[in-house]
Amino acid sequence: MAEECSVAVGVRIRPFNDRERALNAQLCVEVDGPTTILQTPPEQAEAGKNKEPKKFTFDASFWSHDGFEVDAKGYCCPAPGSRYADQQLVFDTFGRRILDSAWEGYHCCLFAYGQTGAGKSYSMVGYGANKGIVPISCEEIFKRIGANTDANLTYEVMVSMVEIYNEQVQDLLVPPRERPKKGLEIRESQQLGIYIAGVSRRAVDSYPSIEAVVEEGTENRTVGSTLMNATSSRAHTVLTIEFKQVSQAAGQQGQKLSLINLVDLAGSEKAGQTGASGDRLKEGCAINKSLSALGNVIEKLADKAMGKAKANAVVPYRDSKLTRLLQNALGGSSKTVMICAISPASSNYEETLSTLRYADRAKRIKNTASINENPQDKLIRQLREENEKLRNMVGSGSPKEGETEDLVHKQAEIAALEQALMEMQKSFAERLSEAQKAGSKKEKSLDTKLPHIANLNEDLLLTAKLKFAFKEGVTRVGRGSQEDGDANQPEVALQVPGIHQEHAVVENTGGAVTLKATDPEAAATSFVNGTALQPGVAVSLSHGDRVAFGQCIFVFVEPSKGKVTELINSGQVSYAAARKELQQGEVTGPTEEELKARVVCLEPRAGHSYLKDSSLQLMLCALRCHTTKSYEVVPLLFVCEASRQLAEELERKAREAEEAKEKAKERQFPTHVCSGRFGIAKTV
Ligand SMILES: Nc1ncnc2c1ncn2[C@@H]1O[C@H](COP(=O)(O)OP(=O)(O)OP(=O)(O)O)[C@@H](O)[C@H]1O
Repeated sequence: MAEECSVAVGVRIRPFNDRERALNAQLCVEVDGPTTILQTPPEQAEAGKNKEPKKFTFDASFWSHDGFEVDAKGYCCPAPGSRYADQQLVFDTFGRRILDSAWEGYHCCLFAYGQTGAGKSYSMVGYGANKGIVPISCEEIFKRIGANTDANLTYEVMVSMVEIYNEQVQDLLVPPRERPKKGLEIRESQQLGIYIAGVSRRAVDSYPSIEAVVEEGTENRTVGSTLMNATSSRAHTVLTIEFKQVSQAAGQQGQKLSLINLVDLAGSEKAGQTGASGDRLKEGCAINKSLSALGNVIEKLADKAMGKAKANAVVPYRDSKLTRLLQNALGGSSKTVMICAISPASSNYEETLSTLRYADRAKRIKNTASINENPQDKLIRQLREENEKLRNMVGSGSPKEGETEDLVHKQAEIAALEQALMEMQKSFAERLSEAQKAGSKKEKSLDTKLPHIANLNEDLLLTAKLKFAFKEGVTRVGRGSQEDGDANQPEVALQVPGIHQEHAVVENTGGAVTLKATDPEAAATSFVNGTALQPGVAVSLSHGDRVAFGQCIFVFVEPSKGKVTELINSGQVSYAAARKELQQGEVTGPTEEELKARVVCLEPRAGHSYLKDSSLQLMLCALRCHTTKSYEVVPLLFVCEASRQLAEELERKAREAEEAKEKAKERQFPTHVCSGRFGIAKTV
């Protein structure tokens, strides 16, 4: 039975963040019932644009900007009489709907879209006591299963977790070193639809077991391997919960299968605006490629739904891994929800408008959802038949010229189908025991009873995800090689700039731990509590000490004195404080006046020649925050407008700067390039 249904869309507005508050950000969003209203900021109106507010109506518009209280557990709930939408309300509106559909046997997909820092992860995963849709849904699944009283009905739940990073699909339930180099292939079979060949599927039988799998996947995210400076926004993360209901009741034997896809997309801002270069730019382009492909798919599907495109027009799903994977969710047979996270600040007006337009298009998409009541036996039989057909195609004589590639492709398809068949024939009990073995193997590999360091990250979700233990004797810290199985790999291998091959050594003597840099250059980039190491001098480490190697910041943990979570949750240690401490320890940054004097070069872009004062403030603020030796590029997002007066002032300052240059020669500042949408300013 097929049912036509639209993609459900919700918008959520977060509170101002610290930076926006510091810059006296202007609120430019309002909600009225399910409608989101975007006010045109004065500078946009000045530029002659239509200043009428823009209104978009969705299934829900969540006001999470203000009006909340924080309870004793740290949970943000609505203050009496306020319209604040808390995590529970968002789950009740959309998460519950997804689970109800899964119970009926529909495939479902819920994804979060929005610019970096707009609140996608907050809605999907949540932070601390403010659990998001993913953990609440997992908990609810096992609550519902636990409430079942029908002895003939059993449930099987399996989880897989992948990320799409630089257009490669990576299995997050496999440690980075054990993954195939080019990631996993997305395949399509008549019977299985779109699937990821060879992806790990873990059987789970309780909330703690699913939580452990998600935790393991989160630890294995790309940020884990490229370390601390990458943030969660670099990759798209897809958690798939395979939910099967098996009925043994007489006359009703059969099963319903639902795939629940929960997708946290990468930040949607454009790479060009962030001033990124090198690997970051490559990531940015890959994110852009998949997100713009997603935009094209949404546009085409919306056009089809509105009769603007022909019903048989090709939808460009194959343009990126992300759209291929979401093929069923968009325009397919799945029940789909999209949550768009937006910033409330007028400085993000353009991005917010683009997100709202995206969302407006997505709500027009029509899917044809159908219940998946395919008995396993039938599916296995059909898969065998599909495989047989493929074999016959491959087997008929030697390939003709030009057919070799096709043959290789078909053989890969056969192998993938055979693997899928083998997987399908395993019993759930077998899978559970395999999953338990995988879990215990992991526990053994991480000995946190030993003194260790755990990473600190701007993103709390990624904090303490990377730990290195110090056994009795010497542990080497150094630049890890990219090659697998390198026997000379240091125990603490950090693949980030500024780390030497042999950077430092940590010595554990009966529980007393010291750190020593191997040469003067390494000493200058190794810090304990913000102070650089002295060449050849060993420093004792104590519980809670911050240890930094280049850009990687860790906290030292003595298990006999407490856990890393206690240090973080109590506020004793934080990324922000550690970063600040480091900046003070490094070459002191220039003052605002000095910085202003150093903004000397403006490259006007067509129609938008000059920076506006607020943009300059923002830029100076960003420069100051980032003026450390370790930053090469200042990531900056701002929209600036014409201001002749300011440009004249800048030119004057440039002249003054030239004069001051000679005087300032004794102090060397790093060169930064800040790129905004309309102007580029350099410091010298
Ligand atoms: N509804 C909300 N209520 C309170 N705080 C929020 C809300 N939404 C987001 N935040 C806060 O805003 C910050 C950024 O949110 P979040 O990490 O979810 O952004 P994101 O869109 O996932 O970013 P990224 O693309 O980098 O992963 C976090 O500190 C988060 O706690």
